[in-house]
Amino acid sequence: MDYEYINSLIKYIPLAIAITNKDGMINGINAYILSMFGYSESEILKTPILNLFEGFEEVKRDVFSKKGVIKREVYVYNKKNRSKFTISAYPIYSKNNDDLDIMFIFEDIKRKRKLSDKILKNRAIYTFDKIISRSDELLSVIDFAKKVSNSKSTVLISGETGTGKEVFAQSIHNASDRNDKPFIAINSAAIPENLIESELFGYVEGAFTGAKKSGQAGKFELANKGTIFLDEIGEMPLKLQTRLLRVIEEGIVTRVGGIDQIIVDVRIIAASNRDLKKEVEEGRFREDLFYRLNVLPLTIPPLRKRKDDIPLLASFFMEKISRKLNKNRVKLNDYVLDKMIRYNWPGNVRELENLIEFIINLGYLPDNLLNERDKEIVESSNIDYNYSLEELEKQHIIKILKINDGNISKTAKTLEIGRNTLYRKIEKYNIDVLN
Ligand SMILES: Nc1ncnc2c1ncn2[C@@H]1O[C@H](COP(=O)(O)OP(=O)(O)OP(=O)(O)O)[C@@H](O)[C@H]1O
Repeated sequence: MDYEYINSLIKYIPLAIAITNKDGMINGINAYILSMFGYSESEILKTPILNLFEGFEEVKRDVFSKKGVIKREVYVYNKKNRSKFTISAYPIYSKNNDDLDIMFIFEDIKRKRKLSDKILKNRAIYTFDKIISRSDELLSVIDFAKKVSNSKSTVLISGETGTGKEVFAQSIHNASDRNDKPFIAINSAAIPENLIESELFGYVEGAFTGAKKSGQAGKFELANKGTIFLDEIGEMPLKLQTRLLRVIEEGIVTRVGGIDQIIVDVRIIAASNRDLKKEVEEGRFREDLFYRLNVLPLTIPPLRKRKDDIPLLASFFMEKISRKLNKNRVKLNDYVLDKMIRYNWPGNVRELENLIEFIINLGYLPDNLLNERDKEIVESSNIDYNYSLEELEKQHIIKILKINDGNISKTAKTLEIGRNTLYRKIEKYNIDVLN
């Protein structure tokens, strides 16, 4: 293969591409893949693709037998961690011999999902009965939200990332008498600063270079008679906060570059994962806007403060995701649940949902929840032993010894037997304590 030629071909294609020979050695890459995974050219070129993801042989076999493109979901090791990607593998045949090269295209599943989330965002699909919780605190938040659903007053939802702020916003809209009207979401953090204004308020013909000829309606106009969800409101630039305040107070929008005043009837739900009061104190958020928004405040507690919800949500997602992926459910033993309950969940429910998907795919917990040794324990404890009682006892002693780093006193205590009894059993079962 003429890799120089191939590399010049793929160089500017805006997709992450790697080309390997039939042994899985990477001979071709483009700039996109380097920036996606954070590697330099010398770190990746002429190295086995196995360093990026596992299962090359299987992919090769399938590409060979299908003689066409195949797709897989794999975990790719990038410079810092690993995350999930879709790979498409294409066979490349050379003219003079049968040697087969394979072209891999990597797509970031999270990014793809984010984009599709965005499309979905203009439809409210959640309702209160789909919010899973048994925590008193969250149940009373749900109660409060239900009570205020039908009001036109502004709701401000606070809560860390992934706690379900959007889920609440959609549920409120669906429980209101506006539910047959639009639910329009806009995320200030996801839009470049110079576009937020025209996204929110629209623009008229010729308002700026690149503007559409006919002008365009903004989200407020689109949400007329319905609900607008202002996500990550804390990220909104100060200048726009002033404009937003006026629109909220007057119920009138003027498109960028225009003079016509357009009357809108919109219910506003705002959300923030920052402490907006603190933002006000530090001069990053307008105080008057804060009070305008904070009429009906609703705070969602983080997952680590409602630990009872962890097993409940875990089994809910296990059911939902295994069905979606058409894979078997994985039984979460007490050990795993205990780890989950102790974990602090910085990404909250979203992180738990992703974790369950990880477990369904790989059958064990990821590294941020476990160390290597724990991993072995979980893997072996997931196996359904068909052993005698004695064998079970032996396995159990090995497991507890491992957890306690081979410490006899601690192990005996956990097992609720005397140290001498433990020594006897170790000898009987021929257990290597140092292992
Ligand atoms: N109580 C819950 N029951 C069921 N699913 C939930 C619950 N809370 C959150 N989720 C799920 O968690 C994910 C994250 O929720 P959502 O997008 O509403 O969080 P968010 O607080 O708006 O996050 P961000 O601040 O990052 O935008 C979604 O997939 C949602 O379905």
